[in-house]
Amino acid sequence: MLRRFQRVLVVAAVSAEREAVAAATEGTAPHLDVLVGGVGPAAVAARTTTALMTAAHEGRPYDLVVSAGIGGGFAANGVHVGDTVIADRLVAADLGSELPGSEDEPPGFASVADLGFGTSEHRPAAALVEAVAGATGGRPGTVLTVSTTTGTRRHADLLLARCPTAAAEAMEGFGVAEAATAHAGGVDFLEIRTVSNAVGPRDRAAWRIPQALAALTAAFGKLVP
Ligand SMILES: O=C(O)c1cccc(C(=O)CC[C@H]2O[C@@H](n3cnc4c(=O)[nH]cnc43)[C@H](O)[C@@H]2O)c1
Repeated sequence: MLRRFQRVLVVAAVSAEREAVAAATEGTAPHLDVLVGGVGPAAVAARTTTALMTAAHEGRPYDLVVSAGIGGGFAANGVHVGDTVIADRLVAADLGSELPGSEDEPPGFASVADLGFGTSEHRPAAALVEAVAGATGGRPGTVLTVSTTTGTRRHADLLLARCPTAAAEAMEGFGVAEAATAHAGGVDFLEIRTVSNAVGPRDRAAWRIPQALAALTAAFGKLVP
């Protein structure tokens, strides 16, 4: 399915995720490179920008960038461990300003877009999302990018109040999309997340990382010949 792109850059946060993608693509998809971009939107935006610019300078530009890895799923919206989510919106969920609540009300939130300082979400090409969801069996949905992994029920509820359609949470997608859209008039981008844990009270022992990494390999196996 990704063959229609000349060169594809997949950006994972950590090497275990890179290896999970490479297990499906190495040897079968020579037009696809997998980069370890680091954890969090800033690290990944910097490394994605460097990779895009280097490739362009070498005359071998990328025409699709994919943020890929594991993530947390919002069970309240029916997303569970082992599921695959293809982002149809990539939202910077904690980039903005908290607003004071009251005794009865939780704090509010103004995004950078609300504040007039730029954008707080990116939308990949709808036809591409649909095609990738169809090929992988993943569900399209909103993926939040956060700088701090959610660790309490209260914060999960705050995020859902801020973004009721949230399907998954991770730490890089928005950074990758910022780099892709800023590069040379814009490069197509996607985010693919396989769910390792529920978003909510932190319970690292309950993270099913091998299952999520296997789902990542399976998803890319369906995208490359
Ligand atoms: O410990 C390991 O073996 C291991 C293997 C692969 C990945 C990891 C990570 O910890 C990856 C961090 C990465 O995961 C994303 N992530 C996963 N769950 C969540 C979440 O609930 N909320 C936010 N982000 C999550 C995130 O994108 C991190 O970059 C460890």
